[in-house]
Amino acid sequence: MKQPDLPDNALVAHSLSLFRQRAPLIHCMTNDVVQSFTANVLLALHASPAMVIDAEEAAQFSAISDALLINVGTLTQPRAAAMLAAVNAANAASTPWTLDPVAVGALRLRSEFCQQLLTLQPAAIRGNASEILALALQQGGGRGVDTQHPTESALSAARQLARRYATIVAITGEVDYVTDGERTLRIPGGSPLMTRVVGTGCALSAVVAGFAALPGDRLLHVASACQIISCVGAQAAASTSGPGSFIPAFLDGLWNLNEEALA
Ligand SMILES: Nc1ncnc2c1ncn2[C@@H]1O[C@H](COP(=O)(O)OP(=O)(O)O)[C@@H](O)[C@H]1O
Ligand SMILES: Cc1ncsc1CCOP(=O)(O)O
Ligand SMILES: [Mg+2]
Repeated sequence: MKQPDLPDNALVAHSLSLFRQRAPLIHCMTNDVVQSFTANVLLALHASPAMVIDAEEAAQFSAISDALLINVGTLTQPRAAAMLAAVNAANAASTPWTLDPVAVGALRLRSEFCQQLLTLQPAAIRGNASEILALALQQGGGRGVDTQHPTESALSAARQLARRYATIVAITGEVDYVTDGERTLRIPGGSPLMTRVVGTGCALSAVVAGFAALPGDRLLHVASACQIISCVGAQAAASTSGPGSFIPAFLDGLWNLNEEALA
């Protein structure tokens, strides 16, 4: 297997500019913990987030959105039914949708639901290494929502998943990897401080959902989303003293991001 390449900065800048031009309408069905942070991250990148969760409304809305995010962080049975309605409507309308399989593995409802979702053509999947391993092997899992594995240990599972379900898989952690099962891109950067602020992974999945809906090379667009978040995260962490001041620095960094800052 070929060694993973780094994404080309000029191509990442092109994905970012395409994203800002299109300012995608992103339908987020996400968990209770990260709603506002996710919306703020998308707004700082010029996208339009909307959190529509009733089953009937969610089906209507995913059909007219540019992208849909399904995040199972605080799943309940009624929410699973609403998410399924939204995914089916998204597929009928060719709206690409992205899965964040939060804490999949140990808990039965979300583990069975995520296996069902895998068969419904996700455009992309973004999770930490424990989540990607659990999704692919149908066992194990992390420590709650946190990973217990380095990303490298989930690379072969990610490639398997990507090939089996014809999707793009992003594993994030100290180093991120994005694969379509054949090509793999490697994204170093970020900061350990990003694991001390709730919702960086979930917000990244919402950004991935928007980038996965851009025209062109989806693998590259998803890798661009990861690179942008890692790069801005590293810059924000370098300029702050802890999790409290990280959040405003991170949002400002996304807002002020340009080609120079990316390079
Ligand atoms: N140890 C680390 N060093 C640098 N960046 C990290 C580290 N852990 C996570 N990140 C970054 O934090 C963001 C969220 O990823 P992650 O923590 O894996 O998601 P989750 O919150 O879903 O577990 C990603 O941009 C990732 O690159
Ligand atoms: C703490 C928590 N509990 C259920 S969902 C959630 C948020 C997880 O956010 P992230 O995966 O981005 O760390
Ligand atoms: Mg997560």
